[in-house]
Amino acid sequence: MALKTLGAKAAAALDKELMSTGAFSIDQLMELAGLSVSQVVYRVHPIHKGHRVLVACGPGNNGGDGLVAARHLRQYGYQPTVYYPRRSKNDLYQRLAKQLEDLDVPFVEDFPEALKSTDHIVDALFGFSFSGEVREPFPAVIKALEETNLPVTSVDAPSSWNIEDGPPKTGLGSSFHPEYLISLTAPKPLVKYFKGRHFVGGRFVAPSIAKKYDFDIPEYQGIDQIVEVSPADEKL
Ligand SMILES: NC(=O)C1=CN([C@@H]2O[C@H](COP(=O)(O)OP(=O)(O)OC[C@H]3O[C@@H](n4cnc5c(N)ncnc54)[C@H](O)[C@@H]3O)[C@@H](O)[C@H]2O)[C@@H](O)CC1
Ligand SMILES: [K+]
Repeated sequence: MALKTLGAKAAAALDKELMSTGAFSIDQLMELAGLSVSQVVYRVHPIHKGHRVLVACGPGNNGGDGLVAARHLRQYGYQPTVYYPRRSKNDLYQRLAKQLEDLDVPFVEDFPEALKSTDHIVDALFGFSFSGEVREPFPAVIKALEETNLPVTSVDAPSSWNIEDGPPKTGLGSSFHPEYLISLTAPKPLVKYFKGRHFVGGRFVAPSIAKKYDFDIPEYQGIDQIVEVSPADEKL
């Protein structure tokens, strides 16, 4: 079975529909997205492999997923650290940051420095609304992600990759290849360039919505919010 993918425009339209006729709120969607991200980290990097997780959060909803994931990881017993240099003034993000502060989750300003004392990285910088060249202050972060030997879990997209065309052919981001990827709701076209372990999260979508947007709902097991996609499914 080939996995169907959703392009950037279709993914944005789906998000809009989920929050209008679908009757979901952004808070709910972000909670579900962040919960699935935390489950991937728990699956690929159980605590005995090292409890320190550095969560890199961008300015949009991808970053919000990272904030939620950090909170869940803290509750699972990990020791998350959050890099969130462009804080949104939006009330939802402010509340997510406050919830982390109340759990004594530290926020750090120097990403390359923070890399020296972590065991795993969550890349929640940019998702399906990323476009163009990486702007400040993020080039140094992408460079550090390219150079690190630590395992990285990317949320919805490896940050700096084009949603349709995958990694940049040359320059910044061209050698960023995270070990793990969680696609939210449905994989984006870039997954055909991804070589690591791939998960899908989004156990809330009604079959009618999946049919309308022409993607498959994977078979979730038990109480899992995530499904690992087998390599056979990756041949797009
Ligand atoms: N369908 C789903 O299951 C859901 C998806 N969500 C997440 O929302 C993401 C999309 O969120 P958004 O539309 O807010 O956008 P993103 O978070 O993908 O990125 C937008 C932000 O990044 C900045 N940006 C874009 N290109 C840049 C560049 N070249 N250099 C520097 N900054 C740049 C923009 O200014 C904006 O602040 C998804 O990928 C997913 O992670 C969830 O939060 C909600 C539910
Ligand atoms: K990302």
